[in-house]
Formats: sequence, C-alpha cells, structure tokens
Amino acid sequence: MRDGEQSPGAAMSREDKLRIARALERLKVDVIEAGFPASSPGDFASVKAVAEIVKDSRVCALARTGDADIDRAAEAIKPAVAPRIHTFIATSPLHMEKKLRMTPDQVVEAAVRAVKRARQYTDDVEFSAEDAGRSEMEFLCRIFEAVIDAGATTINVPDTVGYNLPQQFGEKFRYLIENIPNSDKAIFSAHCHNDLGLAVANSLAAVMAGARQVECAVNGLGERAGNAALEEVVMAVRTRQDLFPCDVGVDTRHLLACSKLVAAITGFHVQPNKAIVGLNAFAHESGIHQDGVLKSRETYEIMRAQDVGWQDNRLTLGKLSGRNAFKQRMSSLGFEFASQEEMAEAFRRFKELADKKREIFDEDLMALVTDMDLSQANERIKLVGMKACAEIGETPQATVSLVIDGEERSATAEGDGSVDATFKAIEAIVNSGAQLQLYSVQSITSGTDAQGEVSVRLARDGMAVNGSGSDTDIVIASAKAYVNCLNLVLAARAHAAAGV
Ligand SMILES: CC(=O)SCCNC(=O)CCNC(=O)[C@H](O)C(C)(C)COP(=O)(O)OP(=O)(O)OC[C@H]1O[C@@H](n2cnc3c(N)ncnc32)[C@H](O)[C@@H]1OP(=O)(O)O
Ligand SMILES: CC(C)C(=O)C(=O)O
Repeated sequence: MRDGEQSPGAAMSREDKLRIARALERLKVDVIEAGFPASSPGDFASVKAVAEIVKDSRVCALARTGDADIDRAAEAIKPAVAPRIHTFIATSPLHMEKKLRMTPDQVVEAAVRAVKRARQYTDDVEFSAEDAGRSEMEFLCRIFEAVIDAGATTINVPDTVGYNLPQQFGEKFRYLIENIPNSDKAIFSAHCHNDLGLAVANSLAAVMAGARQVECAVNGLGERAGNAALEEVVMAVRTRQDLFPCDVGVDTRHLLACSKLVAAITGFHVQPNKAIVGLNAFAHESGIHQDGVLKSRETYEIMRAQDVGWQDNRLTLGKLSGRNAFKQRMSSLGFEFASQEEMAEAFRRFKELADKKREIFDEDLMALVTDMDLSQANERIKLVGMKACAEIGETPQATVSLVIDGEERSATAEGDGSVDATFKAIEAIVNSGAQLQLYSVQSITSGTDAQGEVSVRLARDGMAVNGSGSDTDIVIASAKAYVNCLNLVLAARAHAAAGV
C-alpha cells in the first residue's frame, strides 16, 4: 500500500486505505506496509487506523533513519497486533554521495542507530538498503551484517530503479546469503521496480535464490513504472510449485476482487491483457484455442479462472473463432442446428459478419439464425423527454417520457444517482424484467463538452443484449442506451414469439 500509493496520482485517503487493508487481510497477505507516517499528519492517521483494524496481517510503517521518523512510525503502528517498523537508507555510491551527501561510514552508522531505535518499540524490524540494485556487494554485506547484529529481522534488497536483470538479481541474493556471516538470523526480501518490465521476474529470481519475502503491490502499482504485481508473483509461485521451494499463504480466490477494488479507488484501470486480473486473462478468441479449451481446459489454461476469483473462463466470438465455439455458444443460447448444412450456413454468415464487426454479441448471433436484422429493428420505444436532478444532500430523481407504440407515457423515480434514477423511471414505464449486466461510459473525444458513449447490457431469458447511446450529456446518453437495448430485447422477443 505504501509504494503503491507512490504511483503519481494514486494518493489515498484514510478511508481508501482502510478498505484496501481489509481486502489485503482477506487475501491473507503476511504484511501490509500501510504508509510513511512521518510524511504527513494524514498518512500518520491512516497508518494508525489500519493498525487499529487489521488483526491477521502484520502492519508495517516506513521510516527514514532519523529518530523523528522512527518515533512517528512507532507511534502509528502501536495499536497493531503485529507491528513492524521498516527503516531504510540508500547504499549505492551515487545515492550516498549525491543525494544523502554522506560517507559510507556515516550511512552504516545511521542504519545501525535506526534499527536499534526501532527495536526499542518492536522486535519486528525491517531494514532496506535503498538502491541495493546499484550498490557494491561488499558494502551491502557490511551494512547488512551490521544491521542484523543491531536487531534487524528482515533484510530488504530493493532494486529501487528497476535496473537489474533476473539472473543477476538472483545471483545477488545468493552472494549475500552465502557471504553475510549472520544471514541466517534474518529473512531476506526482494523489492523490485518495473522500469524495464522485470519486477516480477526479478522477484521470482530472488525467491529461487533464497528470498522469503517479496514486496509487491496489487495491479503492479508503485513509483514510476510500478512494483512487482502481487497477483503475478503469487500465481507464479502457486502455479509452478514444481520449481519453487516454498509456497505463499495468500487466498488467491480474492485476487480479482482486490484488484478491482484498488483500480476503483486509485482510478488506475487494469489493461485487458494484464495477467491474472485483466478482462482477457481467461478469454479465448481464436478457433484453435477455443476448440482445445472446449475439449480440455488445460490445453490453453495453466490456471483455473475460478482460483483467482473469476466466475469462469470465456470464449469470445470474432473473426478468428471456429465452428466448435460457435456451435457451443448457439447451444447455450438455446439453438440447436437441425442439420450440418444449417450449421454450416449459419457459420458462413457468422464469419461474414465477424469480418465487418469487431465484437459479436449474443443478439448478433440471434439475428444470424433468425434472419432478422436487429440494427434495423423497429424502434417501438422512443425517448421523447427526460429531466434528471442531482443536488447535494438530496436523493437524485429523474422523470422520463417514452412513446411506446404511439402512446406517450411518463414516470418519475428516485435512485442512487441520476443514471440509476433514469433507469428506474424507464423500468417504471416498461417493466421489462430485464437485468442490467453492464454499464460503461466512455468519452468519445476529450474535453468537458465531449460526447459520452454509454454501453448497456440487459439480460433476459438467458439472452444478453447490448445497446448503446451517445450524447454530450451522459445521463441522456445512458437513457438512449437503455432504450436502445429495450428495443433490441423487444425485437428479439417478437421474433421468438413469431417462431422465426
Ligand atoms: C525508495 C522509496 O520509495 S523511499 C520512500 C519515498 N517516499 C516518499 O518520499 C514519500 C514521503 N515523503 C515525504 O513526505 C517527504 O519527502 C518527507 C516528509 C519524508 C521529507 O520531506 P522534507 O523534509 O521536505 O525533505 P525532502 O523530501 O525535500 O528531502 C528528503 C530529505 O531526506 C533525506 N533522506 C532521504 N532518505 C533518507 C533516509 N533513508 N534517511 C535519512 N534521511 C534521508 C534526504 O537526503 C533529504 O535530506 P535534506 O533535506 O537534508 O537534503
Ligand atoms: C524504501 C524502499 C524499500 C523502496 O521503496 C525502494 O527502494 O524502492
């Protein structure tokens, strides 16, 4: 949480940190580094609040080597069941000379003094040699031996600027553990940054070489290009138990929920192709893969989607998909083909459509097999008026007027926000019984006058329908998308009723 928050733009309030701390505890992480209490009164209060509520994980606070930082950290974590102080100082020639303006001897002295002071507050003290990735090995051995003697129980080796390569980083751990006389009295830890995209690989190399703590962040957040992604480190160790000499205690079924919470709080959304928690991490688009997965999941999946919190894997349909996936999806929508010829003809038309359209939705498939062109579907419902009010301290309200088959009807409803109130007002008129499965807004261009494009997915009777609407006002765009979806649902239902 501490380094994750160092992502530019990801600063978190006390309430945000509490929500994330609860999620991390549910995930069963061993240590939550909650913040840097000396950095501000607000962060001090956040760390203290986290220390007060977390019971099952250690709660750690970061501090520079100065007395004031250590004392502030100690005060913040005092309420914790298992408090840890993490103190650090830079050890690379560049940092010592240019940033700290200290000699190596002064750095060792400051480190030892800080660890001893921290030990007066807790017997769980971590020491980090900042920029260890560019530090001299002999100096690292010297300072680590000294701080272990002073009482440090965890020795962290940060690749602060993400400069190392996996083999090299692993070698460093091997060298340190073998050459520091008292290395057996501390747990060695890796803290890797992702400047070269190697944070996870370097962390894993460190574990192979003897590290037993990995400092990581959900979704790989952190200073600059971020830290090692927690979910990737955890699943690599869990999935390759044949190679790792240790396991992790994390309850992986909460990984996705935790990732979503962190994304929602920080506003840093996860890219679709992100390992483990990206939307496409368990989605198969191409025919050969889909066929394999349908026959035996393991052909193209090394992990189970359910084990990291997804409901299931997904077979998406597009121009690269094959007959088996197409047939399976049609069957799940309730269509069984009467003959091979009928199936071949439907598949031919599916491919034709897929060449034109990037994503194929369920209603496109319905249209294919029922010969109806949903894009031309009659608009039985028309949005002719709407008003939405949102005032601070008042419940949002919306009034919507629709013309349905020529007859105008209006309704007013309240909701959790203007969009929710609008959807409720529409439902008060049409009473469709459909479930809202997805709502997303995207701005088509930048600027506050940009058009908002809203996508809505409604599901009914096992069929999902996607509608969209755009407007410079996102509440109106939302109403248009919902009505568009309802028209598609009605068209599909009418077709089904007509037995087409
Ligand atoms: C690698 C990492 O991620 S380390 C963690 C980084 N996180 C942060 O910096 C977030 C919190 N930081 C802050 O809020 C502020 O930087 C503070 C409160 C810590 C310090 O603020 P300021 O007193 O205004 O100092 P400023 O940030 O300008 O400079 C840092 C000072 O700390 C010193 N310093 C840096 N690391 C250490 C250390 N480990 N031990 C002792 N002093 C240190 C620097 O040399 C510099 O000292 P100087 O002012 O004598 O030149
Ligand atoms: C304080 C240390 C562990 C750190 O964040 C870094 O070196 O990147």
